[in-house]
Amino acid sequence: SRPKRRYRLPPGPPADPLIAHLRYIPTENQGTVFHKWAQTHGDVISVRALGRTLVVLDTVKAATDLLERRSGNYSDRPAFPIYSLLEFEPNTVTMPYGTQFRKHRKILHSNFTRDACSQLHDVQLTMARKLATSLIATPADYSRLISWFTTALTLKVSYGLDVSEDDELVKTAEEVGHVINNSGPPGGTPVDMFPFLKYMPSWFPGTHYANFAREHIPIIRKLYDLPLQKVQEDLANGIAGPSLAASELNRLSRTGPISEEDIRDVKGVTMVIFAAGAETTWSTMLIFILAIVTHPEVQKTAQEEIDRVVGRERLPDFSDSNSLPYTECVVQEVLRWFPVVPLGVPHRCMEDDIYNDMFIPKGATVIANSRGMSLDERVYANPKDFNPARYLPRPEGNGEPFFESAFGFGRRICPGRHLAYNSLWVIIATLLATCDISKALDEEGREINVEPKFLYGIVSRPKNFPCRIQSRDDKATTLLSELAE
Ligand code: HEM
Repeated sequence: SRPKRRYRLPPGPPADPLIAHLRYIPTENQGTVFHKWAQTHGDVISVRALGRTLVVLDTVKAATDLLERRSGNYSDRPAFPIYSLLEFEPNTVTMPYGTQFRKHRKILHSNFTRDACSQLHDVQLTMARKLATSLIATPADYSRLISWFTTALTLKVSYGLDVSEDDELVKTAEEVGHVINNSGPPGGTPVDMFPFLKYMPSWFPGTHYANFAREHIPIIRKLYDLPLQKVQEDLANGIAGPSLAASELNRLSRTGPISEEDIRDVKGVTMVIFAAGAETTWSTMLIFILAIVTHPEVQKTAQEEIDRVVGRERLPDFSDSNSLPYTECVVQEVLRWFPVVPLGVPHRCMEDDIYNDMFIPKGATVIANSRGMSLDERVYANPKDFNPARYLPRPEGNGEPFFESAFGFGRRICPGRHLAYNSLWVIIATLLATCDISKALDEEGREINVEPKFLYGIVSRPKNFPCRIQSRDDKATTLLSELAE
């Protein structure tokens, strides 16, 4: 007999007879709501609407059991109607499991192993120091300046381009970022990603979103085509700098003429490095600033560590990364305190499956609830607190595990995680060594309190908040200006 008859779907909140869970599914902060449901119903829950099943995995164990141990069955993706409308293809993130997916992953994997990423240390270090200098000069622009770092880094890595803050390509890239993520129309939110989650999905043909998508196809196209054309020209003229695009094109040309399809895939991979890598890293950095503004004692502890280990005669670099355990914990706690991809990217179950006597049907959308995992009280004491020391061994800390779930699971795990981690580490260590980050002051010199608020999307981020960024002291200013010379 079919397993369906003998086993039930994972438990979930009570459903309406006709519309199942449609009206209970939240449009904001879904990760936290799903986590609450999981606390009542179990680590694996399901909700149904419009004939679709959504399975939410709320613990690292459940996600590892299914998305890793059974990765052959859980590495597909559901359809992403908004991205199809935007003609945002080929796109590694949303691509179904299969031959083209493996081709993309292979390119990404070989370019972003831990070893390969160490080749990029110097670029990241130089950019982090430039960022610190710019932040001290114009702190009110902190969000835009950090965004420049992440955009410029991805353009450098993909195409070998050195772009200034007002480069046309940076603007194009940032506009694409807005289109594919949270701004403007109600696209890019998890609600649209799981179109069955709402009565009138905003992608519904004929509505606002279809028009919006059509208008923005050209800008997406531009970011696919323009920078790669430049790399091809530079290669032809023998002046191309090192980059993923250049090395792929070189590799492909060794075996004969390069096919249209190969070009499309190189465009897809380089574009996705920006699309998946820039906003995620930017948002995580904003979380860092927010955490420090609201937890001055963490800045103090980290600065003491850096002063003790690195001293004040030079700035930290990657050779210090193993000697700064508290600073590492700060980076790790930023990733956990507010996971910027709170629901991960949905996976899709390819064949009917049974897990712990629960039935998971073919075609179900399967979500690793990163937000839920970050709040798991069985793993993290007082999970809402920002407390980097939690990871330190006892008795100094709680010996809690690093939060690796921020980067997803199985064959779909984030291929940019080492690159992202290095960016976060070097920016955080550099800012802690050179800046004092604190609450902004009002006209009367009183500190402006910050209540963390968030914009929820596939990639979530803090809403703008005021803050103050100053040079730590003359020593820091001197060290930064010496490097700039
Ligand atoms: C702090 C920064 C970042 C976070 C939190 C993050 C998080 C994630 C998550 C949760 C996923 C989904 C994994 C899954 O499906 O289980 C993902 C996928 C992906 N990430 Fe990242 N990421 C970050 C930075 C980057 C960077 C810098 C790159 C650039 C190389 C990148 C490239 C990708 C790609 C291409 C995928 C799709 C993989 C696939 O579908 O097979 N990410 N990331």
